[in-house]
Amino acid sequence: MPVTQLDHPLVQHKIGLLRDANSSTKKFRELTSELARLLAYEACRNFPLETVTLDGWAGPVAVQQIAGKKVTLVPILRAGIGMLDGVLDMIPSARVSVVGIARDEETLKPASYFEKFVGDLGERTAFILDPMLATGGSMIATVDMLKGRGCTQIKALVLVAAPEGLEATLAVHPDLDILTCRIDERLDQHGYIIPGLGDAGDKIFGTRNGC
Ligand SMILES: O=P(O)(O)OC[C@H]1O[C@H](OP(=O)(O)OP(=O)(O)O)[C@H](O)[C@@H]1O
Ligand SMILES: O=c1cc[nH]c(=O)[nH]1
Ligand SMILES: [Mg+2]
Repeated sequence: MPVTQLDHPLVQHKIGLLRDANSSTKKFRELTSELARLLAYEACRNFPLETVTLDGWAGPVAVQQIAGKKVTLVPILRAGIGMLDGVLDMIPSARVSVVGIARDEETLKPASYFEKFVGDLGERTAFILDPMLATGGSMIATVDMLKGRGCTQIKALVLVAAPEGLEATLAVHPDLDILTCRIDERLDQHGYIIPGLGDAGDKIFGTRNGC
């Protein structure tokens, strides 16, 4: 299964702090952003390098640079926006496409309400950003949209994933590379991840039940 859980102690420490129900909105946003940076670091691990020569302080110096790897970031509104700045800190040249998907809290099915794709998606690697992968419906819908527009290299960067959602997502998109800070235990009867983070969109946007 192409799922990578980031076992680094810093990541596990920070995801633990994120579970504190008494965390302020400010703290939740800061931790989300820090974890997004660490996910971006791991997501670039297999990018090819090339050697180029620069003018160094002591004359020409051969250095390693990432070889022509172009990235499109795709935050899923709303909660994915909380990860955008952190990933852009690491990959400032990335393009940004946006999809808006809200999960129907009764049926748990994803409903798409916005999409803005930019550039030639076929020539870039897409990093989908969303803190939560629960049933997998929102992730599957986003990958469907990207593939429908010619994107062939796609990675999902999530903070917490449920085993049920990972299985469902990979059943439809076995080629998707999923990086998660943590694979949690299960979904509850309302489709929320246990132990999870609660409603990530509400925490990042300072709302209650979306309002
Ligand atoms: O895997 P799934 O079962 O599809 O659930 C995960 C989705 O649910 C949350 O978004 P939500 O629909 O609550 O929207 P919001 O970000 O606007 O709060 C979350 O940010 C994911 O996008
Ligand atoms: O646990 C969950 C599931 C879906 N959306 C969230 O924000 N949290
Ligand atoms: Mg929400």
